[in-house]
Amino acid sequence: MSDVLTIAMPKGRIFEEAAELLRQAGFQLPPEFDDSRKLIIDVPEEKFRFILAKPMDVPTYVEHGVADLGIAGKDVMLEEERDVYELLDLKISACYLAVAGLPNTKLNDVAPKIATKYPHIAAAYFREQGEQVEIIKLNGSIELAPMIGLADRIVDIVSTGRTLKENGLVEYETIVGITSRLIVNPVSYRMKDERISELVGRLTEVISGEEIRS
Ligand SMILES: Nc1ncnc2c1ncn2[C@@H]1O[C@H](COP(=O)(O)OP(=O)(O)OP(=O)(O)O)[C@@H](O)[C@H]1O
Ligand SMILES: O=P(O)(O)OC[C@H]1O[C@H](OP(=O)(O)OP(=O)(O)O)[C@H](O)[C@@H]1O
Repeated sequence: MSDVLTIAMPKGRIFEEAAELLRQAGFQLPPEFDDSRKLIIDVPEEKFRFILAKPMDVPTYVEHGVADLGIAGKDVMLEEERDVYELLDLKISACYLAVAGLPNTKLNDVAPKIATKYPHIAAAYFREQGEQVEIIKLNGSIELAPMIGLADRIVDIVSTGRTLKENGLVEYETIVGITSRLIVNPVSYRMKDERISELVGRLTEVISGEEIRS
């Protein structure tokens, strides 16, 4: 078996913080890593192969074993429920999932509409609350839904709270806090345990150092 570790990196917001964390852990990543349209980047000096995926797809690559490891938001892990292990809370890209809507509005008694990019998380949340809802799946600009009457509430990510505020929406409930996680394919974890443990050890040092400083 090759001793190269293939890591699925999420394109987009998490990427920069994840790359910074790897560098702080002492891994040498070339400049092209940060500014390239390539979807596969080999770093032979570190025996790493990076694949650049949509954040929601990272657990899929890891579950199928085409990536040994991946970096994914806890939101993605909860929504996708893939057969992978979560190794480490990287404590980056912090945000949370919340229920929001127009201010001073009560939920319909009969199947209120909930717009979200996270249909499984939203369905599970309202089931636990004992509320029957109709889920409407959207792919972005979720805040639009209550503003134009598509939905009574949204389930979406909040970070600074700016998007809710600027669109006149309020938060009703917090569902769960989110950070990014290091995930691993169960077979890779057994077969490449030495290299993976070394990576986890080095990342843990950086993460716990950050915690002590902050
Ligand atoms: N303000 C935020 N909004 C959305 N995701 C955030 C935010 N802050 C941190 N995150 C994390 O970043 C991940 C999403 O990253 P990003 O927005 O790049 O991807 P995306 O939602 O798939 O975007 P797109 O579909 O527009 O490419 C989430 O899974 C979450 O863990
Ligand atoms: O609390 P804030 O800091 O305002 O961040 C939250 C917003 O950011 C995300 O949207 P994104 O920018 O990914 O755009 P999208 O609507 O296309 O998903 C998320 O879906 C919220 O709309």
